[in-house]
Amino acid sequence: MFKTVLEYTGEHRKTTYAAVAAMLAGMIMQVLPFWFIYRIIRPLLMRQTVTTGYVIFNIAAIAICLSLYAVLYMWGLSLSHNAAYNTLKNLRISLQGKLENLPLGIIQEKGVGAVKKMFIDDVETIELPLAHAIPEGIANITIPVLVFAGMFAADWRLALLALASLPLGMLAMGIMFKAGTSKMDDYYKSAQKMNKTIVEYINGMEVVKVFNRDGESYKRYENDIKNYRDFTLAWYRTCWPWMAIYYSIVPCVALFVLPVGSYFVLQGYSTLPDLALVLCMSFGVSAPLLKVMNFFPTMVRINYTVNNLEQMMSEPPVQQSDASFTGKDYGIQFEDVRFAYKEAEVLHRINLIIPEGSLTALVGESGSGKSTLAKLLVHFYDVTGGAVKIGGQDIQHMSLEALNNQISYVAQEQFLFNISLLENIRLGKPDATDEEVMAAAEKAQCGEFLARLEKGIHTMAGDGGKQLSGGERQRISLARAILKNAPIVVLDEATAFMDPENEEKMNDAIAEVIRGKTVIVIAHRLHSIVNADQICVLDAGNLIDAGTHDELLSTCPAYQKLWRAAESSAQWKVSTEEMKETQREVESV
Ligand SMILES: Nc1ncnc2c1ncn2[C@@H]1O[C@H](COP(=O)(O)OP(=O)(O)OP(=O)(O)O)[C@@H](O)[C@H]1O
Repeated sequence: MFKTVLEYTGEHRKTTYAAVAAMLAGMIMQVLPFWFIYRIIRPLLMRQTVTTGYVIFNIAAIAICLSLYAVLYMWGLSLSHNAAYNTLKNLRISLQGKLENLPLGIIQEKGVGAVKKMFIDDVETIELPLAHAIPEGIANITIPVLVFAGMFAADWRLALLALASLPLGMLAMGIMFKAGTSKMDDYYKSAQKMNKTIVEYINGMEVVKVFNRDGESYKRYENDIKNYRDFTLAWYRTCWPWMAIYYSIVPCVALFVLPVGSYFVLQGYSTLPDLALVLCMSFGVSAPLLKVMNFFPTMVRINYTVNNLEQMMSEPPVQQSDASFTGKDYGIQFEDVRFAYKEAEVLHRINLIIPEGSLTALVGESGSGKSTLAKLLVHFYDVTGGAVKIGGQDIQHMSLEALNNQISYVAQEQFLFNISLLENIRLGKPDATDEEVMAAAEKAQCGEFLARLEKGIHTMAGDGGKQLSGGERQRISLARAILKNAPIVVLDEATAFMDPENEEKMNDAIAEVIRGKTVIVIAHRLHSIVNADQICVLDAGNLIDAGTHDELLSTCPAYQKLWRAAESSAQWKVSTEEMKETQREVESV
């Protein structure tokens, strides 16, 4: 575990080593005073003359050692914390890089709460070994080892007595370690579950408020919190008795030295000054040994966390290469594409050619696989079989960055960062000038609602874009796509949140985004795609038909069914409007 943690330090490893050196020097200064105490006691025991000057000299030496200890310890801590927090920074950055390249499914499976826990809490756990356990632990172990070696040189019998309490303490610690590890898994899983539930509960607050808090989600919330309490206490309870035993035994290095050592002196096996020396040194090593012991209870947790982080770091990323985009054009080919989120396949052998500059619509019942097909094109996931190509180049044979540069993807629910709307749009082209951003916003029909906002385009979007309505968020994301001006555009239900009036504006914005591009549109409202160059009908993960609107209307029963449903919903919309109109008339009378 320590090796792995040290690997995380990267360029800051030297600082960690410097911290270890400072702590070691500090520890020597912490133990040395006991040597000077011995120097005062020894002549007294030998009934030799002790001058005041001699005593003052030794007391001064003790004071200097303790002062040096304070300085070196502080210096060591400052170095170790410097290395630790720089390592945490590196770790969080590399986790973020890792996350960006992982298939989306892995993140969704873990849940936002668990991923947040990993980024914040788990990474923070590494601080303890780096800032304390490694530098202080090494110093707190090395010095007692050296002191015990000195004791052996003075009198091996007394040295063995000083060591005698350690195996008992170690045994207690070993048992605690084993027992703690067995409960750790439950504790950790319950912590992850609680995190996940809390995040979900907060995200779903609107539903919680509308329905009542006695509902299923609140019960789950309450349960998970209680479970966390129970598992944590169970883990602690397993550790506490053993912790108490070793905490009481280990510092008592003099436990056997004083009674048995006195007997040895009386029997003439050892001398009184040697007993005094070993006793002084025993008291000297108690503090470092106790400090080292303090780290052990947390080692189980750190070990678990490091394994967890390592597991995340070793998750296979989506397959990509360093190559740039070399496709011959911006046509798209799905070749025998199969895909499963988990075990069950949701797309079966899809073969589809989308010519450059054409508009292709994907239609089908809900759950038929339209969005999944689009997500495979933007490489959120690796295909399970077959290949997705652009201009003949497999998207797995180019970098994610190269692919991203070719595609603007406007999803159903667009996330906006809590930065200004201007900056949110600028994400589409980071080097765009303010004027370019504003022109894109205008083309995306954002002008009217931006004018209503006090700070206009400089308004903050709010957490996740919550400041704006669904339709406004979509227009901001369309502005982003207009600014990006990528040759391929994927629109997933881009008008999902639109009322008829806004839909018209949105269609103008869409027309702006797709002009001259290779376009894939996923639409439930079939009326908006009747002029598409090709309409692909998906059914339960199969591409069952493709053609123009007229062709499909005369030959494809599945499309006819979808069209009939679209027509009746349009009529329903008209009659709702008529009803509202009638109501207005009645009210005015
Ligand atoms: N993250 C996921 N994990 C597991 N299964 C998923 C996931 N996302 C979608 N599915 C499943 O994959 C199938 C295809 O879903 P997809 O979202 O592609 O359908 P869709 O045609 O776009 O539906 P809609 O029109 O309702 O958006 C569905 O059975 C769905 O339950």
